[in-house]
Amino acid sequence: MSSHQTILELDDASVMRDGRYILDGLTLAIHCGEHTAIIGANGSGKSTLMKLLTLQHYPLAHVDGTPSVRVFGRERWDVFALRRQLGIVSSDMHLALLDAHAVNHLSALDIVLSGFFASLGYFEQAQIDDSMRERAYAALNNVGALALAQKSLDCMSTGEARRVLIARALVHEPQALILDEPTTGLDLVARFGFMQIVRNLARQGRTVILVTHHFDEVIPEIQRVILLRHGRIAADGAKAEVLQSASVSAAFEHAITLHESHGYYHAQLGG
Ligand SMILES: Nc1ncnc2c1ncn2[C@@H]1O[C@H](COP(=O)(O)OP(=O)(O)OP(=O)(O)O)[C@@H](O)[C@H]1O
Repeated sequence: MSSHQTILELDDASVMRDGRYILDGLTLAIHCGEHTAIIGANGSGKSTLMKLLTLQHYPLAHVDGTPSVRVFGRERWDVFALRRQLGIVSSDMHLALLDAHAVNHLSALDIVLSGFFASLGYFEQAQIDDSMRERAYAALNNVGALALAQKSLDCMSTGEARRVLIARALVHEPQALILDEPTTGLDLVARFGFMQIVRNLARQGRTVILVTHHFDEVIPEIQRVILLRHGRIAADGAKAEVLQSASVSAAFEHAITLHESHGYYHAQLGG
């Protein structure tokens, strides 16, 4: 796929809930190969933006009928076909798995295999062939989780389970990896380990789109940052230009000082 192909194009896209704009007139394009972080305060619209990409939310229609969202250049998708192009990891997904008594005892291998069916743990064993099993082991190996293959999800630490979810997201070799606040619940060391895995995947050529409110998760491979504020784009551009104390303070409506060190950004409250 050409690096010029777009993953997501928004043209004046708005989402309304309960009579209120939760995304308000967003226009942007994210291209294949363009590792991007989407950052904003709680409630700024980050998850809603990702749900436009995964077609879990639809925008308001334009009066002239032109599309306001295109994913991989297309306005319409079979949702399951689209999910095979996107590897999605979110902490919500992990919580949903733990809550689902039918699947929380499944092995890591089965959780990864369910990625072939864009499902979270649900599939018939008869649908699995040897090549799928091989690819699932390879995906677990790629995130350093091969040893967990037979361990059940309800016996894993949060950090282990999050690695298994990355392997599940990768099993069908998606174009892009969508990480929606993926490190929630991870301790400092597990968070660092997780982000190292994401760095490796970005270097292997998987486009990473990361939603976060932690500046120190903006790995050096990320080139572009989009700041959201109240459902609008507060800043969008090259990381070094956007990650400035003034722009993040405006986006978070609080004085924040950002420091850059060895390619990572660290935030401190106060001017
Ligand atoms: N289904 C819904 N119905 C009504 N309001 C919603 C719905 N989904 C989201 N919202 C509201 O839209 C706004 C944006 O929510 P969203 O979850 O996209 O923000 P976020 O930036 O991801 O926040 P967080 O960092 O807390 O996860 C919030 O004010 C939220 O309350």
